[in-house]
Amino acid sequence: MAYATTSFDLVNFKVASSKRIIGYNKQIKQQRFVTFNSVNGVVPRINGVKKLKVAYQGVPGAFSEFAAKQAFSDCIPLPCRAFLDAITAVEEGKADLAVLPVESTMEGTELRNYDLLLQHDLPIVQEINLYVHYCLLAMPGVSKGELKKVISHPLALAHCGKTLAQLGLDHEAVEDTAGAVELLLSNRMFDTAAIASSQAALLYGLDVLAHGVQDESWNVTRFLILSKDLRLRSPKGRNKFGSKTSMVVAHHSGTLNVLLKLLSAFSTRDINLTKLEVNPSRTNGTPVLVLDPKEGGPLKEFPCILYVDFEGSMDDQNVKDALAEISEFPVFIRTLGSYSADPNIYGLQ
Ligand SMILES: O=C(O)C(=O)C[C@]1(C(=O)O)C=C[C@@H](O)C=C1
Repeated sequence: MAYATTSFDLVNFKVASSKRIIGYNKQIKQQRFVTFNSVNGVVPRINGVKKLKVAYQGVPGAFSEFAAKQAFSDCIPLPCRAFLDAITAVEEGKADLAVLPVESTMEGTELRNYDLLLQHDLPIVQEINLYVHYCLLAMPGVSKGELKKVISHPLALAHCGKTLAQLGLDHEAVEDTAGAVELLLSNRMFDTAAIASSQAALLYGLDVLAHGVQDESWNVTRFLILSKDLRLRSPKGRNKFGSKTSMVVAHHSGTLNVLLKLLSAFSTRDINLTKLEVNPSRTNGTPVLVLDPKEGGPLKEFPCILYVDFEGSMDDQNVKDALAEISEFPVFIRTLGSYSADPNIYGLQ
């Protein structure tokens, strides 16, 4: 197994012990940006085999598109304006799957996207961890000294705060990283740079003025792939790492007792937690809105919520027993999906 491939220009960045980086290679690069002609809602069949349509937020070259292609190499990526549109595309049958970035090593949980996950009934069928390497891109021939402004996805701007401060440039948020590149090009903005991937630079023919402009070299985003069709779950045994389950546990008053109950139920059965977040901070004490798929709408409101990921599947007896034990408490539990654990970190440069 190869660790931290040298095909990245980065030197010796940290690799978490259990994580593997799948290096970018020339062959993959050529396949990455094959574009397909497709008509909304119609899934083209090539040689009688259905190609999966994967909805993502952004335009070609966005990190979410790369995550889609990483999950289903032969898929037809369907660009959408917003993450909600990607989810709606699946709900309305215009796409088979949707890609949702939910957390990053630099920023933690992306609450707005997690909220979408909680407010819709689309199970998680797969996870993809992507190493996010940002570049500063500009129109061909433009030098750093000519720049006045930088545009990108709000998270990308946040991830590159130090570089932006050093450059002393104004910045403005746009929908996605590749969308920023498209905007530069279509408006011929010679005084503006975009923060995006080097693949986006290649795709749109822009110059890369700087590589790895994120504040921390170790920058990984976790994407979840959602679908109504559970047959699209990454096959069991695809890797030897077993299953993982994501769920939320909510209570109308406080989470402390629920948390203790949960920790005890899981630890007695040796079930490892891979994520545990207690009511991630929300402004103005806004309640968390969660759809209960058993009851449909309206959304249930909770002041407190636990975000839990653990090793194991809802089909495992010890998991069923643990959940039964937690349910002795008057809690709301919603399982967001059981899927193959993927400890790999896929690279793109
Ligand atoms: O803008 C993009 O390219 C995206 O795919 C979105 C997104 C995100 O929302 O987290 C994905 C990865 C990066 O962390 C920055 C932005």
